[in-house]
Amino acid sequence: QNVTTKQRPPGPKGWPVIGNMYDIGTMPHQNLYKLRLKYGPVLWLKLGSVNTMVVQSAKAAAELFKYHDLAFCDRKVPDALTSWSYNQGSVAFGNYGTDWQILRKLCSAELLVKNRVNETASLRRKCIDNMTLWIEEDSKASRARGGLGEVDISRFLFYMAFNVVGNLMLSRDLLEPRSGEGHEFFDAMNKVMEWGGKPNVADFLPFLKWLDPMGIKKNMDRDMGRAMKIVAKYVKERVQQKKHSGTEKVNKKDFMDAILEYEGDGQGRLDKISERNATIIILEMFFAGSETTSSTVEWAMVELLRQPDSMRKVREEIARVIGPDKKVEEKNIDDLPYLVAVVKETLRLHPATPLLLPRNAMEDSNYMGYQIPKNTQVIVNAWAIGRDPESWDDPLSFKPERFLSKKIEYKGQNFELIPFGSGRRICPGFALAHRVVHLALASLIQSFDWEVSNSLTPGIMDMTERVGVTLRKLVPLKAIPKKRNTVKKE
Ligand code: HEM
Repeated sequence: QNVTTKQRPPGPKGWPVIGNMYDIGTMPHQNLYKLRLKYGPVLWLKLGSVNTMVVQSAKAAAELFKYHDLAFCDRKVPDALTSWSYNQGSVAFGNYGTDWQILRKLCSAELLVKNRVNETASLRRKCIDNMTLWIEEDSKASRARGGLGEVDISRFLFYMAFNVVGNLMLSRDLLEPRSGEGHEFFDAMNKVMEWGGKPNVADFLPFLKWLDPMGIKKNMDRDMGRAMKIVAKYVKERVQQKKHSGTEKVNKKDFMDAILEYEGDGQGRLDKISERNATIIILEMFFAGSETTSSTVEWAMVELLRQPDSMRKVREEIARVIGPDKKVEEKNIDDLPYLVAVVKETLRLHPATPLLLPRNAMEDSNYMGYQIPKNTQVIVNAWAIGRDPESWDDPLSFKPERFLSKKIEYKGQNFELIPFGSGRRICPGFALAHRVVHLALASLIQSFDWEVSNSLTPGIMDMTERVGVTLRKLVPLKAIPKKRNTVKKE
């Protein structure tokens, strides 16, 4: 190729072999954000031998998603996710093409179509009510042991989010704090997430892949195998049930039914979803939908505990709009503009996947005057875009008020706020996540007055981040719930 380096975006000079690996370090979203100051909003890096372009402003993201979405809508697949050929059959890591389009459409219909999502509101309500009950019991147990009644909120949020997915996919509550049911699955899932989130040398230096130098693939093979085996059993059971129910059509109950009943698109393309593919898609919804949702609610709670004034405003709004003896419901979300603003502000500062999911250039293209070759990895730093002073006043402060006067949504049209991504690969779960995050947060606030123990002071709470599959709080949030007795009936 006769492309000069001038035609590439600017970026720091790398080292031989490892390229710019040191520049991205262990907190890539933060380090890339710092490089923006020196190199501007579009950055070029060599991560080992992988050409990488990083997009870090709303304007550059708009250019990418509006005019180059198709060229960049393939995924770069981490080596770990090729375990058991997971990527072939995955919506999140599937290569762009006909099969992917069909799977994606099916998922979107189940997760985004308003009627389908409305039908399942009571399932989510149940999972959230269980969560508040468990929190209350856990706090009581702590006090009985002479403690302060402090609870690990993040743990119960994760159980809740996991059960929401479990109910939608399989019509099952998979986790209860005390019972063993579901824990094998939960454990395997967590391990898969751990291996999936670990930076892997094999991804940067593909010639080392066969060596699996960090042992990540080996561990992934074991734990992905465990997780798949469990879900495959659920799928098999359902297939058997369907056989026995003969030709009479059972009412479509959940996501698994929708997938197994798929009969082609009438155009002779993929005409059936295999049991294997069904297993992968269902598993993926747990990966994609549980920790993202629970860590968003956790960050929102942390921010509100740091800013008692904002917490008071949410509480007052709920009391005013919903009243003292009714529970917040999903249909009330639009009537609670301050709560909605708190969630937007949380997703601006703490997007669950700060670098979205890596894309891959399917062809050579010209982007903003730069020559971007085929197979370039494309990273969009949503975390940096949410902190960009060109888009936001006082970007580092948590100020939900900023959204009260401005109509900015996170549906992929306002490029300064893209925690769910944008374009053809936008998160298909965002309508579901939107509901669960608001409802869970409102319920935590409605059910309890929250205090932090003496060792923590509002305003100076620890905000250190931990990078994994999602961006979590390093130290899980603990707080003391004080039961409020105002909520009596539905
Ligand atoms: C607060 C919660 C969530 C956040 C912040 C989030 C964020 C994201 C982001 C940033 C992407 C990549 C988008 C892109 O490349 O442009 C994504 C993809 C995806 N998400 Fe979510 N997500 C959340 C919840 C969910 C839920 C609840 C589900 C389903 C149950 C889900 C399913 C998926 C799937 C299947 C993909 C892959 C889409 C594709 O590659 O075509 N997500 N999500």
